This record gives sequence, structure tokens and C-alpha cells, in this order.
Amino acid sequence: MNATVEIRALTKRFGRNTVLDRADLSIGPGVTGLLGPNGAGKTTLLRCLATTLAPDGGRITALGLDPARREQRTALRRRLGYLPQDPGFYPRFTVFELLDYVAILKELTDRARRHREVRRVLEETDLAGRAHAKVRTLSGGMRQRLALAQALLADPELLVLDEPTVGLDPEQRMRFRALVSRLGEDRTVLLSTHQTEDVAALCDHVVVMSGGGVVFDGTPRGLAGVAAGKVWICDEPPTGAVLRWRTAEGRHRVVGERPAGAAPAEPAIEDGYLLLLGARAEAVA
Ligand SMILES: Nc1ncnc2c1ncn2[C@@H]1O[C@H](COP(=O)(O)OP(=O)(O)OP(=O)(O)O)[C@@H](O)[C@H]1O
Repeated sequence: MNATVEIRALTKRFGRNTVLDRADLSIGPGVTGLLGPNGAGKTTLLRCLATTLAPDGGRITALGLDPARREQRTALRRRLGYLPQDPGFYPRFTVFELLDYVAILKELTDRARRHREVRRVLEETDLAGRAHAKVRTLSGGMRQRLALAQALLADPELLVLDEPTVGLDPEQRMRFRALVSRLGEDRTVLLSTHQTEDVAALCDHVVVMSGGGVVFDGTPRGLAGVAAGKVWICDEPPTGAVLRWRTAEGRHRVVGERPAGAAPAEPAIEDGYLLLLGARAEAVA
């Protein structure tokens, strides 16, 4: 793989809590999905890559640059777009003013060119009709689109997106997937998500983190394959199954040992993920 991001033995501690524990990761062009339970260290890793947090140990190389060195860190910031988990926008700005402000920070100094770029990202994120609305009046999903819009300013080569699909309605989620797929054709996108459907729809590479380290690194098909031969469908709820939930058809999907009378099912990414993490869950879909 032609890696645009190389992360080696990345370590970060908050007090006595080791949040990243010698994490290793290589990412090439295309869309990489980062999955992992709450507290796995995904946001911390993305913040280190986006240069908003300095690691305690290890090394990052992104677009051939070393963010531990000040001049290279600045060069990297010029070429990356970051959608943080909590963007904390100024609520009294309008959508246009906020994007214009971020564009100024991104060194788009020519006013006409900058405004064209703001209008471009407004169109891309379906926010053109809200350009003059105050940020505080936006719904959660619109704010999330605004967060994506500011990350797209200046057409970055590397996009770091922390849970970008949170709060999006189904239609916007589809539009988001189409946009990110297109962006991934000629650049590197790393996004964290809790939605295995996002990974299935978008990613050619998937990484699972747990306990501050990488526990899976491969393709979505490979992650589904972790559950090969361990996914079953049955009509009655089995007793004592480790992982089971009800399908939209009202049947029962089981991951683990075969319950009596169950038929084998094709494994999905979610099955592999749950099995990998050894999660004990009983969810009703
Ligand atoms: N600034 C901070 N100070 C102290 N602890 C922190 C800080 N940021 C993160 N942590 C801790 O680091 C751990 C990993 O957090 P992180 O946000 O990276 O996980 P995550 O995988 O993104 O989780 P989630 O899926 O819930 O967003 C958590 O235990 C969190 O409480």
C-alpha cells in the first residue's frame, strides 16, 4: 500500500490513564473507517493526526510530513481538513460568516476566491439555503453538515472526520456517503464511526481499535469474515446465546455457537466486529 499516513507506536496518557498504547496504523488513499467501543482511543488518535493534540510517544508521518516538527506541522495543517467531535462553533455567526472565518484561518486571502470556495462547500453539504442563518438556529444534523463543510474548505488532501454521520437523517447520510466516496477517489479520508453500515457503504479499509491499540486492520469483507461460520438465523429466540437480536423480519440472528434448529447466515461487518470485541449484547432491532 502507498501509505499517506504512517502511525507507529503512538502513545498518549492523560494522568495515569494510557489512552493510546503503542498504536500502529498505515493508511493509503481511499476511505478508511475507524471502529471501536466508547473510550477505545479513536478521538485521541484522530486529534493527534489532526495536530490538535501532541502524543507522548511514537511517531506520525502524514503526507510525508512529521507533525512533531513545528514547520512541518504547519505545512500539514495547510493540507488537512478536520471535523472534530465537538466543533464548538460561534453561535452568533451566520453559516456563511463562520465558513468565511475558517477560510481566512486556512489562508484563503483573496476575498472573491474565498467566497467562491465558501459557496462551493455550502453546495457540497446541501447548506446553501441556510447560508444566512445563525449557527445557533441550526438543527443538530445541519451543524454536523456545517462541521463537514469547514473541513472541506481549501480542498484538503487528507480528511480526518470524527463521527461525521452523527445526527444525520437517512437522506443526508446517503448524500454524505456519496460525497465521501467521491472525495476518497483522489485523496485520503480517515473517519471514525459507530455505524458498521457506514463502513460497508464507504470504506475499502477498516481498522478496529480497543483499549488504545489496533485489534483489526483489513478490509470490510475481512472483518465480516471474522464471524464466518458463526452467524445463525432461527425463528425462536434461543436460550443462553451470547449475542442475539431480532431482525426486521422478526427472526432471531445469533452470533456464536449454533442454536438448535438454526440455519447458517452470511456474516456481516457488525457480526465480525461484535465477535472480535467479545461484546455481550442483546439488542432488539
Ligand atoms: N482531555 C482528556 N483528559 C482526560 N482524559 C481524556 C481526555 N480525552 C480523552 N480522555 C480519555 O481517553 C479515553 C479515550 O477517549 P477517546 O475520546 O479517544 O475515545 P473514543 O474511542 O473516541 O470514544 P467514543 O466512541 O466514546 O467517542 C477515555 O477514557 C477518555 O475519558
